Amino acid sequence: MINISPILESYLDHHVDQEPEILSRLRVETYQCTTQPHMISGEYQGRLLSILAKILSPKTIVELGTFTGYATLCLAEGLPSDGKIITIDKNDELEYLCRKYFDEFEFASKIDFRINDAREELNTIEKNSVDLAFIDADKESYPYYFEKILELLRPGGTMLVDNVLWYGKVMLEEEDKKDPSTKILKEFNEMVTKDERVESIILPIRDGITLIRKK
Ligand SMILES: C[S@@+](CC[C@H](N)C(=O)[O-])C[C@H]1O[C@@H](n2cnc3c(N)ncnc32)[C@H](O)[C@@H]1O
Repeated sequence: MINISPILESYLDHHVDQEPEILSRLRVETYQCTTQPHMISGEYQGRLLSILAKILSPKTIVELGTFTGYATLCLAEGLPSDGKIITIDKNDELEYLCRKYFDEFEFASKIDFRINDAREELNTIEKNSVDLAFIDADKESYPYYFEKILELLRPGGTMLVDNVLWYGKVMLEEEDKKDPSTKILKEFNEMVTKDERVESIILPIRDGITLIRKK
């Protein structure tokens, strides 16, 4: 997470809608039952995903990197009655936890949870059929995911990419020599900014989210 002033952070946290009760419970259980709970989306980011999904009202959402399903449920809040979210994670160890909360969610039937490597699973999704995508899996594959999701998005579709500021390391000169993820994310950010097939902007929220629109 990038450093913002604690006063600003506290102010922002006090001026955002509260997460639904199911999500508070999922957050607590994620911290109790997983070894890397920090991977869960924060409450503030979750409310951003929810409001964007509600504004866009996407019929088809794709999420790469389910983890415990927190962001899945936030995005699903914005699905119309005939909408669906396909969420993909290669790790089956947390499937029980995801399913427990997905089954409790009022629109459980709209969640298509797939356990597979995202690189492989993306090949099963129809081109130009996706309205909104959230990329939040392995950073090394971001350039691949970007290209693949661009094919799957309909023109005018939206892509959100998480962790693009990578704790602020992408802005530092020497960091890319120490850490492969920093190098990839630095190159990824340059690549997206220059890509004429999309319009994009980095939102400095938490660890940085790029908001991308396919032209
Ligand atoms: C940062 S967590 C996702 C957090 C989640 N989106 C949220 O907001 O709470 C990243 C997840 O990506 C998954 N992942 C990593 N590499 C993957 C791959 N190649 N295919 C599918 N999932 C992958 C990991 O198992 C992990 O659960």
